[in-house]
Amino acid sequence: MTCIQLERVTVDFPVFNASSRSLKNKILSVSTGGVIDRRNDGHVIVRGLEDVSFTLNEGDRVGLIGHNGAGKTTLLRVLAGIYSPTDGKATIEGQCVSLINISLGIDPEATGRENIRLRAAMMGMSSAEIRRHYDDIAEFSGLGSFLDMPFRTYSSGMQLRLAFSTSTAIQPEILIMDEWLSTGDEDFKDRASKRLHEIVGSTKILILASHSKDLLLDNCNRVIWLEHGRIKMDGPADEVVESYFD
Ligand SMILES: Nc1ncnc2c1ncn2[C@@H]1O[C@H](COP(=O)(O)OP(=O)(O)OP(=O)(O)O)[C@@H](O)[C@H]1O
Repeated sequence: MTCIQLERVTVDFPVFNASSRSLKNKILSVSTGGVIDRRNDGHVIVRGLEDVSFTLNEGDRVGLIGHNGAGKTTLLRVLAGIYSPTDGKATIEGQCVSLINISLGIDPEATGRENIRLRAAMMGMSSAEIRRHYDDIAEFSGLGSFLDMPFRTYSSGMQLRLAFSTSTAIQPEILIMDEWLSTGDEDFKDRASKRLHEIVGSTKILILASHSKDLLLDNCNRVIWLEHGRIKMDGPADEVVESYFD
């Protein structure tokens, strides 16, 4: 069964070169960012997430909203297995694809073709799966002869094409994404958004971080609102979105 469970998850980032004199204002007067604090050993930390608990089951299409620095990316990274919690426990059951890390598995010196294989392998595809999907990935990227050039010679839109085509070649049980798809030219954006709709429709659990009301209401049935790394509200998409944008 596909399922995600977070139990009292906290993520701290130690900051070794921070000036502790600027730390007088521990009181949160602005809505931006996580809580800045000092640990017992004197180190400054930024608390990206604090005491976050929830369970996601099949059928949940969850949006994450919150101001800049509220903890959305940190939470996506915990769900994608990139960060482990400093405290608490995250259990992720199911095959998970994350579209948040465009550089995952990429070697800038290697060619596009080699990078398709590298990234696919990093995503957990077997050699047989990579062989099966390879032609589709190469074609969808539209990169033609550039596939034989080193990745470092690609423009940012071309890099995105390669990463996106590879990441979306398989239909994952859990899909984790944010809005990095906004780059790319019109032709690619259209094809990418069509493919995304297919994947979003068939994935068992979707987690999408976004500042866009429409994107959240179109794709999500549940929304979690983060503030200063904590859950402020978790409920039906329309209710949470309405409170947040109020
Ligand atoms: N590598 C890091 N080192 C130190 N602090 C970090 C690091 N990554 C994130 N943070 C802090 O953690 C908090 C949460 O950041 P996060 O990137 O999760 O926010 P966000 O909700 O995704 O913001 P945005 O909407 O601006 O993308 C912020 O206060 C940020 O300063």
